[in-house]
Amino acid sequence: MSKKIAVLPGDGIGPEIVAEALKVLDCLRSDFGVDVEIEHALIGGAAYDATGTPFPEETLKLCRQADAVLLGAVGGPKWEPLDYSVRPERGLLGLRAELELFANLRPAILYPQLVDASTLKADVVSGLDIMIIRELTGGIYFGKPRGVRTNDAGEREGYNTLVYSESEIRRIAKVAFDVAMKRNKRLCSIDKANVLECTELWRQVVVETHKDYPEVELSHMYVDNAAMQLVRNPKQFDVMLTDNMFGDILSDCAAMLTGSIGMLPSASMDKNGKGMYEPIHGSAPDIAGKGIANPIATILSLGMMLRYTFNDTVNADRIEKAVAQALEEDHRTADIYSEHTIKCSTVDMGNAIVGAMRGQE
Ligand SMILES: NC(=O)c1ccc[n+]([C@@H]2O[C@H](COP(=O)([O-])OP(=O)(O)OC[C@H]3O[C@@H](n4cnc5c(N)ncnc54)[C@H](O)[C@@H]3O)[C@@H](O)[C@H]2O)c1
Ligand SMILES: CC(C)[C@H](C(=O)O)[C@@H](O)C(=O)O
Ligand SMILES: [Mg+2]
Repeated sequence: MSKKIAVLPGDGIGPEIVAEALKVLDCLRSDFGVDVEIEHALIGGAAYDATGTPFPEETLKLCRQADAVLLGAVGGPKWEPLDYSVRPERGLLGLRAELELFANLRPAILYPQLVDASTLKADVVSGLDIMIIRELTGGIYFGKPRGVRTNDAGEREGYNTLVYSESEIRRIAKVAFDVAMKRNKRLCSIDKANVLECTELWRQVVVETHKDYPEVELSHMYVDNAAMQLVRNPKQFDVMLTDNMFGDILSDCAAMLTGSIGMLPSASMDKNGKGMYEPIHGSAPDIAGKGIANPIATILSLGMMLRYTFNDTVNADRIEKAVAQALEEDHRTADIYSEHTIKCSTVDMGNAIVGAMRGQE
């Protein structure tokens, strides 16, 4: 039976980059026998404009019925004056929460062809291959109480709550240890246990979980140091485990080591391996509509969908090889362009990747 993918292009560059990923999917269907059906739905600002909510019931229903979700990006200045509860980002956060996508995998891999595009020197960054595991449905993003209130002095104060239960920490720690076991058996847990009780508990629960994974070498690092170490000597890391907020920040930072934020895909999984797949970047309002966004993160997110939800390693490998070949042939969107390469549009990059796939056995 064919698999069903819910496609949510979203806002800004979302529709442009998703269109290129769908071209790749079409090629997999026509040339390599991948049996999937797709159905589109609205999310974010596009959904708000059409329906008055960034997270329509219909979208949630479709995503629940689908085997996997492919998302572009949400948000943009057009919707920023809106009340927080109806901001486009609520659509994305709502989906993550409703589908219980607690495990977010963000691989930061430097393609050898992009060593020059990295912000770091070749010897520090060549061969970089880090997996950031970010907790995605808890922490300060979702903790209650939250809001803006008037304090005793009569002024407004904003407040959010950083809270993690033991079970929430344990389940993401297990994911991280399992991933470490399949890689190089090295895990660094990132926290701020020197200041925050919540992340002190995080560290304790990670240490307890480690007892079931004695082969994994576990280390801990404070998040401020981790940010610094990422740009000083990133290859010291293999698997990094962290909470929702720290993972958001560290993954944008790691993206630049791979040449551009336009290179980093992600998988957000529930406990059964059902997932939503999206680039880690946003709707890039500054370049939206110009046809210059890098679609690679979205195309690689489709690859992660094949690998993790559909267990189709052959076609996941096919996508990754095609991306490498398009880069080898010097195709570059503006964000990764350097001298002696060919500057291309979003559509050109999609075409180059599809062309590389067709050229494969
Ligand atoms: N997952 C998501 O949907 C997601 C993620 C991050 C931010 N956002 C939202 O996107 C909006 C814009 O946020 P922002 O500007 O802080 O972050 P952003 O990631 O959208 O953009 C940051 C910078 O990176 C560049 N960039 C991003 N993706 C690119 C790509 N594929 N190719 C080339 N350049 C790219 C942009 O042009 C911009 O200069 C906000 O509303 C934010 O909330 C959404
Ligand atoms: C848009 C926003 C809610 C989102 C996050 O903070 O999780 C984004 O920055 C991301 O990294 O996916
Ligand atoms: Mg982010």
